[in-house]
Amino acid sequence: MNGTTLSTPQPHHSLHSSVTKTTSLTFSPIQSLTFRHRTHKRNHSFRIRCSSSRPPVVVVGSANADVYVEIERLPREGETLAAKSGQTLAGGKGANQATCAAKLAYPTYFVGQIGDDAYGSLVAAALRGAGVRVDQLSVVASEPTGHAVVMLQSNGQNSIIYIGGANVSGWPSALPREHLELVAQAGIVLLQREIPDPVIAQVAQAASKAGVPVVLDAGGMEGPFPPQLLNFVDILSPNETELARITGMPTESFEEIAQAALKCHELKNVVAIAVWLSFLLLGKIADNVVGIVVADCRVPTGVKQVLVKLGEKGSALFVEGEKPIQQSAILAKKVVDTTGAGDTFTAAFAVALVEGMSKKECLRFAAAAACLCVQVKGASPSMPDRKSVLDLLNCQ
Ligand SMILES: Nc1ncnc2c1ncn2[C@@H]1O[C@H](COP(=O)(O)OP(=O)(O)OP(=O)(O)O)[C@@H](O)[C@H]1O
Ligand SMILES: [K+]
Repeated sequence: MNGTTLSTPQPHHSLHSSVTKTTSLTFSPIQSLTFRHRTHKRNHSFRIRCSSSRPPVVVVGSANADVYVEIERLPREGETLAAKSGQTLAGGKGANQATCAAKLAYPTYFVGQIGDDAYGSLVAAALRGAGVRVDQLSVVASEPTGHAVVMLQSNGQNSIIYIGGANVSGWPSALPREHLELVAQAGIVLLQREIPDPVIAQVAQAASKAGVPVVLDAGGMEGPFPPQLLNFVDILSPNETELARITGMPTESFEEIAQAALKCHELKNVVAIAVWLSFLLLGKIADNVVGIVVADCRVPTGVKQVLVKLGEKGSALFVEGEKPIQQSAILAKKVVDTTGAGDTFTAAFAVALVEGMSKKECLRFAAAAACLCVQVKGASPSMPDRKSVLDLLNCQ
């Protein structure tokens, strides 16, 4: 989303910081929706779910309630303004991507955290309504559901105030076994950077260990990637701005974008190597230090595939050692609202990939889904169903 983002500082501490492993569900302040059932029932349903012939898309990420207010202008200090309209919709990059994958008729699970509040109920209901499995959506009683106030001004500018809430706080320092098992049985795992880095890294590592492809959308937090993380990521997906930020390189022309993608293939910076060496020196101790992501013995490496989203200019996939594949944006009849285009693109690409389409076909499928998305207001309401995408592709 474009505009000014005012973010309330969110501590990345975990309620579980004094608990090394979340092995005892009884003592965990996190209450998964499934925990309301007896454990043996949960295990039973898990076996049934995973017997599906199509290994699911598993999205681990953020879920938000986005409060949209349409205003003439921003209020001045001390001023109260009446909005022209107001609407609250489910959002968050994780929930958006899960919604998109499910709407494309692919079995999809969402793993994330909400608070025990009305926004949480709204988000869970929206995910369920789109066909997303929310068995592993956890309720954190001590945190509010992540939410954002999106102020849409009449000059077309958006200003956003974001409260991370349960997206950024209250995660266990070690993820529950159920989450990691689900990830290991996925067809593909989608991650974004709106939840804490240590959570992302644990998921990526579990997926990678099980041979499950990992797609990391670079949208969300702006800090550098944790060392080692890219070892476990198969596809990194930034937009132009994120690519420039990650690499510190210009991304104006295609040649510059190609150079920046090349740098992503080689993201072995001095800091990452130094941290990696200190991991090795710390050895086993590192496992137990809260905030340390993963202790892995591999030298930090870059990422082999970079999927760059270029707005109305389209997209490009850079695979290390191969010729880049470019895809133009599919012309939309009328561009109404580009919110959610990036999430739609990433999720549709992942669905196409797990269904076995070629890389070129994946790009086309994703471009068609995103083209439909920009023609409808909002994020999740604009995500297309499978038939609409196929119809659009057939008439191209
Ligand atoms: N005006 C447009 N017309 C048609 N397709 C578009 C348009 N804008 C974006 N797209 C499609 O959506 C894809 C993703 O858009 P974009 O590059 O804006 O992602 P993003 O910056 O990550 O988006 P977001 O605003 O969701 O963060 C593009 O690669 C393109 O295929
Ligand atoms: K939209």
